[in-house]
Amino acid sequence: MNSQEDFPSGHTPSTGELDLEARQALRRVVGLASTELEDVTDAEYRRLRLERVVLVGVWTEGTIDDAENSLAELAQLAETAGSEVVDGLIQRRSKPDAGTFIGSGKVREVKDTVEALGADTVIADGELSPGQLIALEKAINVKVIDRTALILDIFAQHAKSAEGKAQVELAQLQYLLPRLRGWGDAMSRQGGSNGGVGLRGPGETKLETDRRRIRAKVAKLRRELAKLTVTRETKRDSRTRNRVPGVAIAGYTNAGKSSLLNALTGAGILVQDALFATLDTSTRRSRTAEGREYTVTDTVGFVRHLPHQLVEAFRSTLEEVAEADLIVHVIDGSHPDPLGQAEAVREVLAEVGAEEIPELVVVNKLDLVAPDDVLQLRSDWPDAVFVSAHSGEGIDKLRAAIEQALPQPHTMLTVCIPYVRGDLVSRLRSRGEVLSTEHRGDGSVITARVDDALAGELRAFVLEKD
Ligand SMILES: Nc1nc2c(ncn2[C@@H]2O[C@H](COP(=O)(O)OP(=O)(O)OP(=O)(O)O)[C@@H](O)[C@H]2O)c(=O)[nH]1
Repeated sequence: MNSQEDFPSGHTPSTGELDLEARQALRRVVGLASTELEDVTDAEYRRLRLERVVLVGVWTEGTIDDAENSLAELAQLAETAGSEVVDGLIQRRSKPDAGTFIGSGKVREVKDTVEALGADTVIADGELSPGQLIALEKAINVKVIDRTALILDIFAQHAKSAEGKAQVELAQLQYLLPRLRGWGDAMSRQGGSNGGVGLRGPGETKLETDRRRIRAKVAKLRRELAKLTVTRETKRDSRTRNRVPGVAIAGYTNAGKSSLLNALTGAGILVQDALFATLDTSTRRSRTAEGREYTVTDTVGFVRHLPHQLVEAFRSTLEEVAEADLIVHVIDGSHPDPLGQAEAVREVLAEVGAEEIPELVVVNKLDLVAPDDVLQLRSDWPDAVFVSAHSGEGIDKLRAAIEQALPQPHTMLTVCIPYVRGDLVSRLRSRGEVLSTEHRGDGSVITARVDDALAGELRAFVLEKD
């Protein structure tokens, strides 16, 4: 069976139609972890994985602490991808070197470090141009990848649903396209324009063929994703029709979003000490103390410099956040740079048009924060709710704060709902606060407190309104 045709019914889309060199180039560019890119055996796959890694960063602005935090995060990302980080080097420069990202002296130092520690991979803390990548690889003589490729790789490992996989693959191919040029020369030399019967036009170079195939694949993935987006919108529409208020949990990766969703709703979602454990959103229903229903949705984690290809590919997932009534922005209080992380999250929120939605800041992992640091956090976020998803501290307060921030049922109405409109009665029960119900010949007479949206829907049945 052709895996291309299986998609999106569950099988991972494969780039099987790309020929060997292109697949090798792709595998190299995306950091080797996408088994689907090639039919590698498990043993080969493990051998190919990133292993002993040296990190290199360029410190252009901010304090040395900022540069170190950024490199520490890169180390965490590399470990999430399954590598062992053996060293990290930072160079102070006004801007990255146009040719090799770091200056020539630092290149030699990295090469010496790589040789001394037996490393096999260098990861640059930034996005390298195709030329920089090739020049660095040539100079250091081991595989070089950049931050973007690493994040794409982690996403590829964690994507579970057909939609998530297609979104990641689309992002990977878009990252690959402009980078094919570097390999193109080598590939043209090796393969020339022979072969590929029926697949390439006369005189077309191999590079052009590969590009054309990748573009075709990108177009196909876009079509598949558009179909999946329609399904998602239909689901969302039915939710909107029922107008249950929605809360979206957003936050930097590893801040504790899934843990909070679990603590709030007892959902039993997977929690991992890994970056980007959640790529597929999960929605759970919850109720306020008065019994009104609302939904809570966990979203993909954000990260500084989230590759734009991923923001683009995950737009439909991220747009769910833009439709929420409230964003619960979870911050990891135990992280050395919570303000920087919060800023990165706000940037992504703005990019998906969610900046106007009311935000409730939640500082999590209180159990890990020293008392002095708690004081600092409280002065940084005076309106935040402080919780520990682990110990449960503050969760009741958080629930109350969420309920307070949801659209409030401040309109008192008495309506007469015909018996055929059972749907409206159940909506009133789940969304409003029903104070009394009486049955009479033409329908149920209900007195309730409702929010503005529900009041609008019930307009035709109102007997009395405050
Ligand atoms: N000590 C402590 N650890 C926590 C707390 N909340 C979450 N964690 C841990 O932090 C890690 C990340 O938690 P998740 O809930 O998976 O975080 P997330 O934000 O959903 O992560 P991504 O899906 O990667 O974006 C896990 O190891 C959790 O056990 C907390 O209140 N205290």
